[in-house]
Amino acid sequence: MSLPVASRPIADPPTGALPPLPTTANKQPRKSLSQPPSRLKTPSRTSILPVSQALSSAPDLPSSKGTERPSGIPSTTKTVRKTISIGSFPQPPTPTSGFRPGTSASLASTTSTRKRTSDGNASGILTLSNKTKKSPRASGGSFRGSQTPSLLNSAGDGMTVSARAGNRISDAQSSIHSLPQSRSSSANGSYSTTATTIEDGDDDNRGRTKDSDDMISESKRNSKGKESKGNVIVSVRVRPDAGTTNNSQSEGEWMVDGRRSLVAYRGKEGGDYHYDNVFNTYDDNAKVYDAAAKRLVRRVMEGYHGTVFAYGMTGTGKTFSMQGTMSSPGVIPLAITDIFSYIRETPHREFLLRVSYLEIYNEKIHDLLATPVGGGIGGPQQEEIKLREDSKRGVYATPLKEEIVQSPTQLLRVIHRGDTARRTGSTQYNARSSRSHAVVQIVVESRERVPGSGAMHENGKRVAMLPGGVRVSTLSLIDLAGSERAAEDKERRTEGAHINKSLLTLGTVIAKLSGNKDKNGNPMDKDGKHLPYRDSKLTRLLQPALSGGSLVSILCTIQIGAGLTAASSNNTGETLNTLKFAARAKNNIVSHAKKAAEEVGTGVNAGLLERYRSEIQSLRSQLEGQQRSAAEKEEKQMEKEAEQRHEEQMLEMQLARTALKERIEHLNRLILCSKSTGVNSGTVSALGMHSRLSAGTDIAGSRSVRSSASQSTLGVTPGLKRYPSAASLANPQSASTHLSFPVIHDEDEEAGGDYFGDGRATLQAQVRALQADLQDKTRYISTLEKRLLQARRSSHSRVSMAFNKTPGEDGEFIKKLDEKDAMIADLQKTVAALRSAVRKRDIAELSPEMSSNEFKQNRSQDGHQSNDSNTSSQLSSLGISQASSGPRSPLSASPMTLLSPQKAPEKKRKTVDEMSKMLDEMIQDKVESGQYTKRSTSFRISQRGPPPGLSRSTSSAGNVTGPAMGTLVASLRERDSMFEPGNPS
Ligand SMILES: Nc1ncnc2c1ncn2[C@@H]1O[C@H](COP(=O)(O)OP(=O)(O)OP(=O)(O)O)[C@@H](O)[C@H]1O
Repeated sequence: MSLPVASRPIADPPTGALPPLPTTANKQPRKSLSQPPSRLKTPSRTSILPVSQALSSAPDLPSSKGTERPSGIPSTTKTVRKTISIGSFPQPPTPTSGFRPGTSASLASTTSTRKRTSDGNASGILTLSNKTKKSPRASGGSFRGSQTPSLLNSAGDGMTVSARAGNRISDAQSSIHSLPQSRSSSANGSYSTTATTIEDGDDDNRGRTKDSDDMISESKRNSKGKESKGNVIVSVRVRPDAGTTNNSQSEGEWMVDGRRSLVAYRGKEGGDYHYDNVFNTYDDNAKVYDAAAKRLVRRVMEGYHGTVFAYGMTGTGKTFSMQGTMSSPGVIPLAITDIFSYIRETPHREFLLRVSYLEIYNEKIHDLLATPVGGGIGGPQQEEIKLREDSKRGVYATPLKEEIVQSPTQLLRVIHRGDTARRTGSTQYNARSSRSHAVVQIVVESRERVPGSGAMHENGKRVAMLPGGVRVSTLSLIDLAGSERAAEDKERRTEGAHINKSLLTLGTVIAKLSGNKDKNGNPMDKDGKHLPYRDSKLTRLLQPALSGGSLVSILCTIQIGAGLTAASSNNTGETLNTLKFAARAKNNIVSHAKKAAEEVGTGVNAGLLERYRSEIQSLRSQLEGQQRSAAEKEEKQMEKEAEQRHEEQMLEMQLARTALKERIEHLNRLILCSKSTGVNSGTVSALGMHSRLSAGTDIAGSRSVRSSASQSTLGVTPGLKRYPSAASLANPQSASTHLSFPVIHDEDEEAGGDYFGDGRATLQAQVRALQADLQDKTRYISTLEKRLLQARRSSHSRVSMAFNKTPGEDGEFIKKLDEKDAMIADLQKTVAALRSAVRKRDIAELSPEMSSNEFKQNRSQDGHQSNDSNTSSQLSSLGISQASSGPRSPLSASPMTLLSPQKAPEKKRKTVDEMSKMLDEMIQDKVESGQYTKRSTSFRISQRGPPPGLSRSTSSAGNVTGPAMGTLVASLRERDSMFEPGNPS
């Protein structure tokens, strides 16, 4: 069977929080107190007139002129006539009837109302009968005893209430003042108008008809338990019937007296029915809430369990009363507002609210919060909800979704969600009839806040809290489905059958309630039989409330208008049934509600508050522990890192030290090798030879004295003087330079510290000598460069001259051109000579056994070729640097060569190749491009890497090109000099 999908219109959810409620008992206009929850049923009528209007034209109020008819209710016109005054009804026999605690305003209004009443204009009495003279049958049966103190009236609060029947304010008066009432939930701020009617103390007779003898006996039985009976409020609300007219037969049979909480029926089986509250057709939801539920809600907040449920025939206004409308919020939204007001007003306690929402549809329980919106009946299947019983929790549904809420808006949203999921359907009497019993349960957990431990924020300060016990109470707000006649529609019939059965069971249980219990504490009827709570889910669920564990407020809704002409007789029967049900409930339900005990610990009954609190504490300690361990870890990590860093630094330092040591050793080796080469082998040091050879050139004049000193520092023996180069011998200037050696030597010696005891040069002296030598080479190479530039420039001018020449200059130009050509040719020859020299040296290195004669021969051939011009002679003297069999220059051998003699020939060959190539490229650049590209040359050199022998001079000079070339040329010259005829090697 497919169930109808919820068809109630979904109103917009509230967009903002409800307005703050006053925290004191100041009266505020009701408008400002209750923000209408948006999701509630849209009012289908506006028949409830303003109270002021009601006062002035009370007799016409129920007619609700100009208002819409409720849907599903036949429209008839009916004029309500006010025909009798309050005095026409019997007054309570005792003069000590309850008097509601009231404000001066209410008292003032009492006076005025009474005055109006005496004038016959009072609206408090409304009769639909035209038999106004007839005395109500129930008049003699209305007994009013002394006030019964109860939890749901002010006496229960310990307030002194003076009771005097004559001063009892009518409900009409209440309605007059209901508008400016405050929505405050403060106990002391509760106005007389909102108090229940129980304070009159006529509990025994409330809801009892004059002729119901059994109820009288029950009344006697319950007289001993007046107090507990005061914990049950039974109210009857009469639904307005906008379309009623006075042409109905039943019109004259009903009388509703709101002031005396009386409903009288003059027809068959009629009687007077007194209740705690009787709300007239013009009483609005706020008044109903104030009188029937407000105090109970407050008690729930204090720790009592409370149950409010609406009972009545279909279409009589149960949902309207419980949910209300946008403009007239019902019991549920007003209760929610009060709950949060109470929390605001109770700073010394902390609260936790959780809400669940279920429905009993066709005897099955559905979780309305777990149902996806729009899922309806055909939606995803829910887990079956079962009812369980617990000695502490009583009967409860499980598994049920509970949502923790923190604001009225949030709570209203949750309930709205449940409303949309609830089953409704159209019936004969109600276009949107609730097809299920709906139960909203709000669980309130609270605990005292005492400075001492824990933490809360108050005025921005952290205040300690004592972890006291948690009190858990529940507020059940139940909108029952309406009893109804069998419908034609099969589905409606099935639903109706379930509804009626469960309501019947409820009636039966209530009728059998006796307050008796067996030895196990199970409720029993007066005959000692068990109550049939298990006969329906509804009674099972209501068992804790009905068996006295909860404060109870029952709102029974009726419709007495003759507007429902077609079913008026049916209505009367249903209405009477409802009235009887209400009377039984009032008489039979005995509530011994007590404040829930405060539970300490984290058990099931301790509530979430305690569990959350302890969870928070354990989480906090966990967090602290984690933070501590994290800090420790971090500290350890930092220590480890610092240690690592230290180790790395040490390692780096060690490496650096090793590298430095190696470098020093390496340098020492180089220097010592140079020195030892010069000293120990008795051969001429390369550097010394450089100086000597450079002195042999035509630029030797620029040779410095320091250069000579370098020779001395390198340990050049006096024997060197015995082997001057041919050029130096031929050149007196160079010879004189050589003669200066001893002088410098002496100077160095005199300076002290330049020589070791064994006569070897110190490191400093050697470095100085090397630097000086380097400078010499730099100078030499720059001279060469200048010459090349000059040659280039003249070549340029020759070309330009060729373009600009006049016919007469031809001969001269051609001559110059020839000269330049010759120069270029010379340079090219030089290059060729250098190449062949290098090649020869290579051969010599490869064939150590080759005789010096062969070399000499080769040398003489080369020398012959290179003597063609000045330039060539210069270059030949410096370019042939062959040291095949003689001592090798350290510059032409890398340190590695020195360390590994086996690899030396190969490396040397490579070096020479590179040198020749470099030189070739250099000259080629200068000649062909016509520009001296110092940078590009240097780049080329650096790209290819300097020959090992040149590296030191290159880096130490700071100028790559000059020293590199200088060194190169010097090296070549040095080697060349070795093949001079006078050279002993
Ligand atoms: N006191 C009232 N004032 C104005 N309109 C009312 C009042 N009571 C009921 N109505 C209107 O009567 C119609 C039926 O009311 P409601 O749905 O509350 O009845 P019900 O008892 O919940 O019915 P059911 O048992 O079928 O769900 C709605 O349109 C509602 O607005």
